[in-house]
Amino acid sequence: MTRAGAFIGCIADDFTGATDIASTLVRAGMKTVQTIGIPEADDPMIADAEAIVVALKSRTIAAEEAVAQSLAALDFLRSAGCQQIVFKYCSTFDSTEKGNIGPVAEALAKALGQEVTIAAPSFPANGRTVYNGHLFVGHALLNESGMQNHPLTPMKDANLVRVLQAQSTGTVGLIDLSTVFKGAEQIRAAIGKAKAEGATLLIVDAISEADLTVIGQACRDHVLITGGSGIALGLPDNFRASTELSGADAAVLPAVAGKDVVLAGSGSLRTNLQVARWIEAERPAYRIDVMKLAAGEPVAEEAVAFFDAHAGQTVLIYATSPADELRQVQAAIGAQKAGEMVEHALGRIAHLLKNRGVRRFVVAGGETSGAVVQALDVKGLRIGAPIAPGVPATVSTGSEPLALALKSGNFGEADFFEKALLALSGDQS
Ligand SMILES: Nc1ncnc2c1ncn2[C@@H]1O[C@H](COP(=O)(O)OP(=O)(O)O)[C@@H](O)[C@H]1O
Ligand SMILES: O=C(O)[C@@H](O)C(=O)COP(=O)(O)O
Repeated sequence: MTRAGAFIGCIADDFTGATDIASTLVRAGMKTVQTIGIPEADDPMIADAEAIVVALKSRTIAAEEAVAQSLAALDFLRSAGCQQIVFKYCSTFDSTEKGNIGPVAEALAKALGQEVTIAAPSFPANGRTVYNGHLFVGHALLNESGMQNHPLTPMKDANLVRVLQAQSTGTVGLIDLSTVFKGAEQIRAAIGKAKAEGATLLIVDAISEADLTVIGQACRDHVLITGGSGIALGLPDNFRASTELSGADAAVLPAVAGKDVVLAGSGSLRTNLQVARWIEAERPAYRIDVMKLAAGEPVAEEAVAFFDAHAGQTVLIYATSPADELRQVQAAIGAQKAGEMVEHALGRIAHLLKNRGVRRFVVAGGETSGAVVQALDVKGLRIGAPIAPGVPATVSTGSEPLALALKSGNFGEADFFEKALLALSGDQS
């Protein structure tokens, strides 16, 4: 089969979000490469990719900068031949009053000439559903789900039409579930009607994977789609109708030998649970003391000394703390500064451990994963089978491969770290 390039191109606003949507595309049979930032147009790592996901770290930066980076990613994806673009953001719609979901979606839509663009964050496999424009996490409204305490993007309103409107210059509307239930043709008609009435962005309800698949079918001709990873469920089928895709072979990865480590920088409830489980099992764990970091003490060196002292065992190094402790630290240092210090420390620790022969990294937290992957000088990731919904095994591209599991803070069951270590070792039992 000869072809002009990849079919689907995604722009993800954080690194774990990127692996999340890449995992969906691989599950649907598309050979997928995730690039860390924007590579050269002719980079060999994308040579045989059917889908490309550009991982940016643009979720919490200034809106103008997020727009500029996203437009540069768009240029790259178009030069790589991508026919359909997906802007991937968080299934809990992580953003601030200024953005960056609205500004980036509007800038991409303008560049692509897409007059009305859907926004579908729903991710049912991880309990994120949207009904009447309101986002639920499990049974709780977004603003009562723990996300109201997020260190960088506290989500205090579950009404996504209102949240997106506050960040957008155009008009935000809603395609509700009763329309979604009527199927692709009715969804298309409702989008057309909303467009005629002046809407430019449309939150789309979805409570199941079947809903997302039908929304994907309805948006077959949209050159731009925005949403969580679930919105990619139905997209490969639109291409499969006219071309052959890799299918099950898309998930095959090479084995990576070497030492392993778990690094956790997420403050999310789920990561707190996973860290607690590790400690309860009396496995070695080093806690990063943020106040010591702020005082300029050599915390990274201490963490590495702890690693050395536990040779032969897998070590967890974590900054994860419960919401009340996090608030105290943030009040003392400032949320932004504390976050940056922790990310920098975990990145530096990862780099030092790589020099000590660590080749398999399990990382918890989106921003944290971004910092770690950059510190490890990883340029691209090949995406393998899922370890948990939204978290695939990955292996870095290039001559010195590393195995990585990059976990969004709130993903995975309590035993995720153990499962991920097994998966990265090549043992899928
Ligand atoms: N103990 C802590 N005190 C202050 N900030 C912290 C602490 N632990 C983690 N952080 C910061 O919180 C942020 C968590 O974001 P992220 O890694 O994206 O996790 P998640 O995926 O849960 O959102 C990061 O910037 C991280 O450095
Ligand atoms: O869509 C999702 O929920 C994830 O892919 C994601 O982006 C989560 O963000 P972090 O929790 O910051 O990793």
